[in-house]
Amino acid sequence: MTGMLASVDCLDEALLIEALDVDIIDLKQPARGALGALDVADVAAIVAALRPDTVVSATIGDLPMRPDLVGAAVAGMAATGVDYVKIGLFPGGDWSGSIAAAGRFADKQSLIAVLFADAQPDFSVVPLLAQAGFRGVMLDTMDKSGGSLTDWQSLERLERFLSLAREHALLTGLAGSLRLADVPGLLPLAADYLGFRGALCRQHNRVAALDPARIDAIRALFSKVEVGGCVDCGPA
Ligand SMILES: O=C[C@H](O)COP(=O)(O)O
Repeated sequence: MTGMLASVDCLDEALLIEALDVDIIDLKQPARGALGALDVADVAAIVAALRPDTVVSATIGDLPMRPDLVGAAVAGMAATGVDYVKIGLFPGGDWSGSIAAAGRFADKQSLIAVLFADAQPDFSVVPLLAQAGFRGVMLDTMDKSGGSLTDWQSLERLERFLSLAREHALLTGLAGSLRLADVPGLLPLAADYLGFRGALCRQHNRVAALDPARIDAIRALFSKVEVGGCVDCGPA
């Protein structure tokens, strides 16, 4: 079963998503970038206000690949009580040092690496993530005005990514300006989760407020596709 991840930027949004029974609440500040971080104190306060069984992730921000910055940011986010810390692997810089710096927290904190589909990432990093103790890997997009995940990666290449990650026992996620129309095509790939922000917001604007009707529409689509195939998925 593929789960649904919804990115939120404050406690009110987190409580709304929790009430709608979405599988993973992802704490981030979209106004600060693709993986813009919320302040650590705000993340800790949101985690404390949610039900103990609510699954929560948080991003460390759009950081350059510098081991000192990545290590410090993971340390801060790991102390908040989130279930997963998401670390963007942005182009350039010291990937292996940054992966190792994050990996030092892998015993105590589940780490998810984020590769950027619009940067055409080299999937050969996937085994290195597993060796460093990461719990999962996902694809997202850096440039939120440049099209969705499926504009950047073919279904065949997404399948290759997912199967490589599974070979290494990593959780898998797909995101990147996903639209309602992307969901029926992506669910059969059976990633562990699909992630959304823009598609859940008014006017598909990821820095605008959440729109409960859009959240419901996407959530309903998951159920339709999961139960025996997508025979009535609405407009694609
Ligand atoms: O982790 C998922 C992201 O927040 C997706 O954001 P987006 O749908 O605006 O690209």
